[in-house]
Amino acid sequence: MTTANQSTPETGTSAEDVADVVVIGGGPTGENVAQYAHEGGLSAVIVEEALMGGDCSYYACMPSKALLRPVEVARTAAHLDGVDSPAVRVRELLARRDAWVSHYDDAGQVRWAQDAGLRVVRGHGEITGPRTVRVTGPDGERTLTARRAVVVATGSTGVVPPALEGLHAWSSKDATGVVEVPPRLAIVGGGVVAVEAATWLAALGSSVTLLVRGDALLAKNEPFVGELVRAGLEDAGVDVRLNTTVETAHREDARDTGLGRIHGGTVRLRTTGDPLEVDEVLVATGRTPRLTDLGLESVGVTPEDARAGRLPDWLHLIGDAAGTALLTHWGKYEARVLGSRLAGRHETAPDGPVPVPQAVFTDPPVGAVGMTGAEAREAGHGVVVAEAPITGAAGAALLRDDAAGRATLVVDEDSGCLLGATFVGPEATELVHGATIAIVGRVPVKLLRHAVPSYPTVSEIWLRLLESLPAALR
Ligand SMILES: Cc1cc2nc3c(=O)[nH]c(=O)nc-3n(C[C@H](O)[C@H](O)[C@H](O)COP(=O)(O)OP(=O)(O)OC[C@H]3O[C@@H](n4cnc5c(N)ncnc54)[C@H](O)[C@@H]3O)c2cc1C
Ligand SMILES: NC(=O)c1ccc[n+]([C@@H]2O[C@H](COP(=O)([O-])OP(=O)(O)OC[C@H]3O[C@@H](n4cnc5c(N)ncnc54)[C@H](O)[C@@H]3O)[C@@H](O)[C@H]2O)c1
Repeated sequence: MTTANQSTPETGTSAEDVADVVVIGGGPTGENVAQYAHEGGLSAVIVEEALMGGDCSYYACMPSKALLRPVEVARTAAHLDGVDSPAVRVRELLARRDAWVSHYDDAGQVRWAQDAGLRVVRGHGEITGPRTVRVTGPDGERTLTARRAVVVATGSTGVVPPALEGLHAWSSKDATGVVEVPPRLAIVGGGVVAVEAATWLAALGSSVTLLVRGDALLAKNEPFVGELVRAGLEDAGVDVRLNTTVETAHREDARDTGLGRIHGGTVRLRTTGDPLEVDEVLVATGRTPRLTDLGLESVGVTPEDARAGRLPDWLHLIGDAAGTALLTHWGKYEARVLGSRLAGRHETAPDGPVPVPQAVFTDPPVGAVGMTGAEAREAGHGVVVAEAPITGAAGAALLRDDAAGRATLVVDEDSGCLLGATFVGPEATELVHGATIAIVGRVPVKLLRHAVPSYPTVSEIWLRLLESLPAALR
């Protein structure tokens, strides 16, 4: 193992530091690539300009799921005979969120990195030439040199459509960091951030209107996903307006009042449908890799090169910064693979492409992996789709009196293997991993029939799905 300069993590000097791997960005992907490289015998430095642990830990995955779980429990209990319905208590729910984000203090994550043998350097990282990164931090400037690789793991930023600029509208950070619950909230977008945020903000007491440009929620999924999630949101009192675009937006006294606080006066929205007056607008219209102020041009890399992966052999992009799938588990997967590769470790390669799973923590929840039926056909596969209502499994109906949902398997006619799967309903976020394993392992559906699910669990939905396939396939 080569030795890095072992100066203390938080101090900065103008001395030049050298390590095998320099990682810009200390989110989950940055942490993982450094950890795996280090475990393979390399020295690694992580440069972080804000909080170690990244957006995921403080402003995205963790606070959103900390807010959503009690909401799900309360709604489940409200539909379970024999239980008194617990109420969502705003103050306690926000306190739970605060605990899960460690009150925005990253000392624990810094300690983890140090214990794992990694160095943390505070400051903004910028590439200044081949294998060199200038860090501008609280203690001045220093230059880090990477013997083997510079890894960009800088995450992503929210996209704001022109009509919503200048409002100081909420980003997803404000939604996860909510302090003042807006009495009336418009959410623009129909993707994952929009539907999850609508779920917790409605439960906190906001009157939520969802303004969706397209004709469906969660449009990247099987069509029934958006329909079921929409029904769940409407049941929770959310006003879902499809095919509605914001044309103009005005707000008096727009200003940054702080994370999760209402950012000014009443907002007046003119839309392609009815006009709307709200106390806050949450912009949830997608995210883009954070590649600005990174010095890529100093080594001749344009944003197009970065997107296409045309990079010098010492430079790597992973996680949201790479933009393949903006999901923590995917970024961490890319990080594990890259960290091991940098350290010269050889791992068993999968037989085919690795499918991307996603869990959406709405009510009902969603779990999906791989291709939808339409995507598989477009990719040239002959496809058979198995479908079943989630209540086809007695276990689902036992979990919740009003259990609703659906499941599909997308099966390749030639190989008899799964290409994709989607589950909506109780336990959907857990059910999906069985499908991920079947896809990666290329297990023919014939064999899956011998994977016996326990009775009475939701997993029995697999039996219903497999039974609905043509006899020749099973
Ligand atoms: C509201 C919300 C909820 C989400 N929920 C989930 C979920 O439940 N499950 C899931 O899988 N995904 C979820 N995501 C997506 C997930 O947050 C991202 O995919 C994940 O954070 C990406 O990890 P990352 O390490 O690539 O980037 P990040 O977590 O964004 O970390 C990047 C880090 O790099 C630092 N940085 C950036 N530029 C520089 C620089 N030049 N110098 C130094 N440091 C820099 C940043 O300060 C940051 O700490 C959610 C996203 C949102 C918005
Ligand atoms: N549970 C999870 O895994 C989870 C939770 C939240 C976010 N994320 C990830 O974070 C990323 C960002 O999520 P997101 O919901 O912001 O993005 P998204 O791409 O999932 O959805 C964006 C939505 O905004 C709409 N839109 C885009 N431009 C618009 C415009 N100009 N005007 C009106 N509508 C517009 C799109 O039609 C779409 O409905 C996603 O990749 C998502 O997977 C994951």
